[in-house]
Amino acid sequence: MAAHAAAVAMAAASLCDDLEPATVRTRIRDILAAGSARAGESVVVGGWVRTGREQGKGTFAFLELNDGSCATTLQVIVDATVHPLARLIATGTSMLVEGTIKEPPEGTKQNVELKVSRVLEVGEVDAAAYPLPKSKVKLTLEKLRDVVHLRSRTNTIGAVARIRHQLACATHRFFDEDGFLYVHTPIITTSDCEGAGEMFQVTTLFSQAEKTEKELKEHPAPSDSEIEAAKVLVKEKGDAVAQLKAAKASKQEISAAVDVLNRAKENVSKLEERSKLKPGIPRRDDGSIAFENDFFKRQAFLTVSGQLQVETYACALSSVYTFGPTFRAENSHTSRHLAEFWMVEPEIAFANLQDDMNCAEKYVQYLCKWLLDHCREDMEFMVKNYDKSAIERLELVSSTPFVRISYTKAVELLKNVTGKKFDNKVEWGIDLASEHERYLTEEIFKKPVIVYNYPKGIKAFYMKLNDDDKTVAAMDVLVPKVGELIGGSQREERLDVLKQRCVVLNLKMKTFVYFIDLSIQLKLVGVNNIATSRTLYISSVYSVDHTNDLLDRILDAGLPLEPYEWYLDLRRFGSVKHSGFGLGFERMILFATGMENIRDVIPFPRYPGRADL
Ligand SMILES: NC(=O)C[C@H](N)C(=O)O
Repeated sequence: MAAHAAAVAMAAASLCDDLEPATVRTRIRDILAAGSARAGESVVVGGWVRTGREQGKGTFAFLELNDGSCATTLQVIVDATVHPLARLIATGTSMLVEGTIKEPPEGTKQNVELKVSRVLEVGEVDAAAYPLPKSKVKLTLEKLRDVVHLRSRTNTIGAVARIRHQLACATHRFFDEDGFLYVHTPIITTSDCEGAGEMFQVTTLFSQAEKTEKELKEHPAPSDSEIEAAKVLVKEKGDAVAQLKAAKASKQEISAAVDVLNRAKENVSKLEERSKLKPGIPRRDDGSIAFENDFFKRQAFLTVSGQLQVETYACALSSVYTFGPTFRAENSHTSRHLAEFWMVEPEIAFANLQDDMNCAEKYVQYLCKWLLDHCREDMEFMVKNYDKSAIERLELVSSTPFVRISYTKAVELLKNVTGKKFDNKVEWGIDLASEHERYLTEEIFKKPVIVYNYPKGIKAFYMKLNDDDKTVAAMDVLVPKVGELIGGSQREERLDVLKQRCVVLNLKMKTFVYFIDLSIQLKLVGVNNIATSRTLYISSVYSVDHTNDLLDRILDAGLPLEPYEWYLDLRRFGSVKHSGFGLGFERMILFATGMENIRDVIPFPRYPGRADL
């Protein structure tokens, strides 16, 4: 059997013997980690020159090579006899070299270095044109955002990328160890989870319209008289066939005439089809956009959260999470907001708010501990260059229980603050501003704080209403440096309460579930055209002030509302208490690294006015 497998492998290998042999490259991290234990070994190393300088009157060069596997560079020595040195020393030059690992001379700070015997490949750089200067002359992080395609070659972005990767690994590890399943929720969605009306639309209507307009310019739509003429031709060709049949003409003659007739008929259909083409975005009779002509035959958006969809899996597989990009079309220019960011969203069946908080606390602590264990070098880089207390913070958070305080008590504490004047007034009912959140965690408690039971008026419709009828079972985890890191809640699992809550909520809270009932009611009273019944609805049920974008969008678009029924079905059939939260992944990186701007902890930041690459 083994001999057979070997023969198959050999035959398979010989099938691709025209390919260049695979590259066996040793990572710089592994060389540095082994230190002098690997001295004398011959290896192939690849990387980009961070700094290079000729020495010994141009007889050799020292190159600091980095391959991204770790923060530290490997010192590489190349003799002028091996390769022209001027072509190797520019910052940014890439190379694949073969050489021997050597212990450096006594008294130097390197642990090992590489003496190059052969330069296998080089990607040269014109130093005068290269946008990233030598590492001593640093570009600001802000300037680096203008060269987002090259900034990954800097120490900072490299360190952040490794930390980000480790946090992603830790996330999957944590949930897997705890029996959670990773569920891929859709990026394109037709539900607005947060109801904040901050969704990016997904549509092909514009490109379709452009195409049609171009088409119409080149080949204008047929006029009525052209269509009429084509119809006359069909009549003539039909008559011709009839005549041939009457004259008992040969089969061939008749079938040739039938072909001509069919072509004339096809031509009429084509012309009629084309005559319907109109420039611009398709609209209905009432002027609203005809989304039924769009790609999905309805309005679709980029998701703001995977929560609603992941709830469907939680209500079947009990412990699940989703981790993916989310999008918010918020015109926010702060250092804490992105239009595209990643969220980790666990959702747990048979879990109440306490269980939710326990999970959140355990998860954040796990992430902190993981970084301490797996990212020491990069964290030390952060401490040296960005935030002296970054490691201390991780140590503190990973080992200290989080404070848990109700919103009501938190507001009382903030109201009694005397030493500081807040820009935003504190009173029961407000959504805590970032300054309040940070004051709680940084000044009052000096550790992570979980605020729970928020006023129902400021939270989303899906959160469980508490018995006091004033608050919902929501919780936010606040951490030093960042403020809100996590937002979550116990979900409203009672069908009647969920419906009720949607109805009594100010419509600004986007109570789409209620709209379904509305549509059913309107149908019952014989109103079928939802778009035209909107005014009737608004004036009869609510004052006009209560209109909102979503209502406008859904009703104006005449969308089929039934698809939203699925969320209620989870409550109709085998409803179960369940809870979940969302952790802003980039906020976690800000918290861990101490970096100031969220645009520097995501590889390709998207924010108002910018979507490079
Ligand atoms: N899964 C969650 O609870 C997160 C929440 N949907 C949010 O986007 O803030």
